[in-house]
Amino acid sequence: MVFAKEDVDYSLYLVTDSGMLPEGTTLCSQIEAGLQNGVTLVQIREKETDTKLFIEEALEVKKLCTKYNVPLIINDRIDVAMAIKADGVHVGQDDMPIPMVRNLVGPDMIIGWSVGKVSEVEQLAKWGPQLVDYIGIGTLFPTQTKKNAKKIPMGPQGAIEVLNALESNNATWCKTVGIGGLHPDNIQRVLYQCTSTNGKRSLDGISLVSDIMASTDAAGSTKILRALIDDGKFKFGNDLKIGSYITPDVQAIHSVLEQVSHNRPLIQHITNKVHQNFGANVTLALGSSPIMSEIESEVGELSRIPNATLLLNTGSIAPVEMVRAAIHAYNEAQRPIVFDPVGYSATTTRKSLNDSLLSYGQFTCIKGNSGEILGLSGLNNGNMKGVDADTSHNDSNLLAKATRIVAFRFKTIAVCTGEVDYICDGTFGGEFLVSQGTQGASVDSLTVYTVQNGNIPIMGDITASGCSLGSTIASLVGGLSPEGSVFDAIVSAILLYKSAGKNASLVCEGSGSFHVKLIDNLYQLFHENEPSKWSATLQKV
Ligand SMILES: Cc1ncc(COP(=O)(O)OP(=O)(O)O)c(N)n1
Ligand SMILES: Cc1ncsc1CCOP(=O)(O)O
Ligand SMILES: [Mg+2]
Repeated sequence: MVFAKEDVDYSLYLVTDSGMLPEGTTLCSQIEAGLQNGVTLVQIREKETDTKLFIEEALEVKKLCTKYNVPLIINDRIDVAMAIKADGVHVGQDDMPIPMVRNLVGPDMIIGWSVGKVSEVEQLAKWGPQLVDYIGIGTLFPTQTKKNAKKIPMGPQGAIEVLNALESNNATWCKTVGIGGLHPDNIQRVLYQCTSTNGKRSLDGISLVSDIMASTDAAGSTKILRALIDDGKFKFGNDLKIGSYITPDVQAIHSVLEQVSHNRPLIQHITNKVHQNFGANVTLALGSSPIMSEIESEVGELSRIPNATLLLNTGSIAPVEMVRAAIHAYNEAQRPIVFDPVGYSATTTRKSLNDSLLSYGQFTCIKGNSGEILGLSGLNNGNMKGVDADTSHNDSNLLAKATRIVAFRFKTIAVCTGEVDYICDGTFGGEFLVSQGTQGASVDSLTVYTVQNGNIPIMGDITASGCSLGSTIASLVGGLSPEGSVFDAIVSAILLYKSAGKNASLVCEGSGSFHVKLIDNLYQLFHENEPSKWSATLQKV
């Protein structure tokens, strides 16, 4: 044993598979390319190789790892690990039980275990620090590499549950890597999103096979991965400012509206049928251009239009592959996505659809009514009834708490709508550092703001009024110039929408004219741009 366990760097953990080597490469050439460019830990995982050849290869790889001062782990084969004096072994739930492995390998060898469930964390915590040194958390995303993968991909939210369980069981010694379907397009998001709710823990690294082993340029692929890990910042939107904790003043709101008037953002709506026409008119009233496109082949092009922004409302969903392509495109173009999980947890179908979309990307803002935000936070103890707001939930402490949890869990700006709107910024400026958590900031430390303007019950008498707040948020966020503040834009959108709603309610003759007056008032307040006259007010909780 050459490595002190505390010195092991888990940040970029390469697991091998010689079944996928591109022509002209070898197991050793791919591993060396990785080691030269930032791989910090190597696992030999060769499922089809006979013992004799396995040992020969392992000895070659050991020489390489020694040369680059990187520990070597052997998958499954405890006998091989002991025979070649590797630095550690990795076993899964169906392999040799951990206490037996420890008995065989002695106290100094690193032992890694595959974990996907809270009960497995409870088990390793009971064993104590002498048994498991690190866990591979997965499978995170679908992978072609692991044949017969039994588990449904857990996504970042599943990994967060495992991290929370490590914290609640005081398994502080146990390091963590995420594994399964990790590639340059998702590793920053995974490292950013996967933090424990107490803020103390994040993943210690990522582990992957195909991105390096199957690469025709393993050196280049490793460099990309290394740079993404070291960069430490998830980029929400080209030069947008994310994570401002200063309450916007009238001047800041005025500036947001000026930027939107100037930039006239394109707002792609993937939204329910009921909302389409109303949402398009609200968007136009706010000097922005709506496009109600659900065409998969054009999402890439649309997302690259300057100021393009996606409003994703899951009320009646477009083909799921199209929606995923849109999420991917807007994340890749670093353009904002406003997510409106309509009826989240009203049915198991809606819950699993929304959960799968949430695991697929990073969202700038998640906006929902009280039932949806309570559902997303896990505080509702059951299902919503239908898709409308559950008005029995007007306990302000509970709603503020749910908004904080959603903001923190999804690293987003969460908005919970109702008679009072709650807003909470859990983005931490997009920053992440392996192993550092949110540097102590916990879910409870997040500030919640409320927007109030008295009760406007007629809002509930027209259809898609909540969905159109989504259009308003998307227009104001999308219209920001570089350096514009996303938080200010979201607050401005809510103040504007509530003020327009109040004005409209005072002059309408019923729900029909309210609908028209709401659009009129949005148009007038937006173009007049005098937020000091707006009736809605912002307060810190
Ligand atoms: C780092 C890491 N995490 C998980 C695994 C998977 O191990 P296991 O579940 O035993 O599956 P196989 O790899 O043996 O197919 C791993 N190998 N490495
Ligand atoms: C070994 C293993 N365990 C869970 S997923 C996986 C394979 C990961 O491979 P890839 O990085 O190519 O998705
Ligand atoms: Mg195994």
